[in-house]
Amino acid sequence: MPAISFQSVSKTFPSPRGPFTALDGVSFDIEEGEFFGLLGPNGAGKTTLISILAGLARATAGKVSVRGHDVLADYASARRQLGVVPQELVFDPFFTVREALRIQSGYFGVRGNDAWIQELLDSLGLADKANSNMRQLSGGMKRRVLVAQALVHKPPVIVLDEPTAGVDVELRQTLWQFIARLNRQGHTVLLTTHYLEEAEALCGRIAMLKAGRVVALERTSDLLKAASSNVLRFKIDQQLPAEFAHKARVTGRIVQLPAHDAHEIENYLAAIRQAGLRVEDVEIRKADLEDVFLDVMSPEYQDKVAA
Ligand SMILES: Nc1ncnc2c1ncn2[C@@H]1O[C@H](COP(=O)(O)OP(=O)(O)OP(=O)(O)O)[C@@H](O)[C@H]1O
Repeated sequence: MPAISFQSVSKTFPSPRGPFTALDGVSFDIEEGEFFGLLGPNGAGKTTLISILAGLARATAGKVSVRGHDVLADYASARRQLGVVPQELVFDPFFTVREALRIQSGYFGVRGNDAWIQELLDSLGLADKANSNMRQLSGGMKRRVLVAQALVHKPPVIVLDEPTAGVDVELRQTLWQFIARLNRQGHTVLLTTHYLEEAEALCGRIAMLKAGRVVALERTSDLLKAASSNVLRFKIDQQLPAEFAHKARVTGRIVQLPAHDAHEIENYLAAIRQAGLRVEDVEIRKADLEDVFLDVMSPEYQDKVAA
């Protein structure tokens, strides 16, 4: 039985210009014990899909289940299987961190949970904030509490919606070490993030959403293998030759061009020389998940797949 199953999930929102389709027939399963990444640009539908999974929104069509429990028909059982870390910082300002975790335990009907609460506080670097009021915490600390709250009932399936947005390097490392440990112990993890190097490092399998549809669904290693294998990177002060400007990923002065082989790299360099352009800091590196993501999201990609 899959940990999470999405079957033909669609979601339409009413809008002044007529119905807007946020999810359009999304189907895939996440197996027990997987570390799964859900990626996509802003507005692709990731949070909508997670809200439906968590029972916070209702799909217009389709079926979602968590370890065999339908999220609508069998809501309470499905919800108990899940620990959801929301994207937005929502918290109750009147309680201390420890109180908030005890209340959350009570909500899930878990009694005598103090040992696990202490382990959560220790593992997430919150031990010295246990008696602080939630109001007094910085944004990053509040995020740690949200993670702890999601995990109080030791849910077999952990859902993290952009847990590292605006979070410092130290917390990211603490958080990932802890989540990776839970995953090794058998917890299933579903992660959405815009930090593609995190997804590449952590996720065994990845689904990419674009405008409410799944446009890629593969093992992370296969996604990387299928990508153009190299990237030529250099700095330049002038305009790129038009024949390959559209292929380039440009960040300020830094230009990155996808290249399948040495021949393609030679062609780029020859064209640059011919145009009389001066480049600096030339290097060749292996394609990473960000390159794959940009390729999959490009308008040409669907034509390539269709061809
Ligand atoms: N309650 C709503 N009413 C109308 N439109 C909505 C509503 N919630 C989401 N949408 C629209 O649905 C689309 C998908 O939004 P969603 O928040 O799921 O995207 P996302 O992939 O999570 O994006 P981000 O990376 O920015 O978090 C967006 O175009 C959004 O504007």
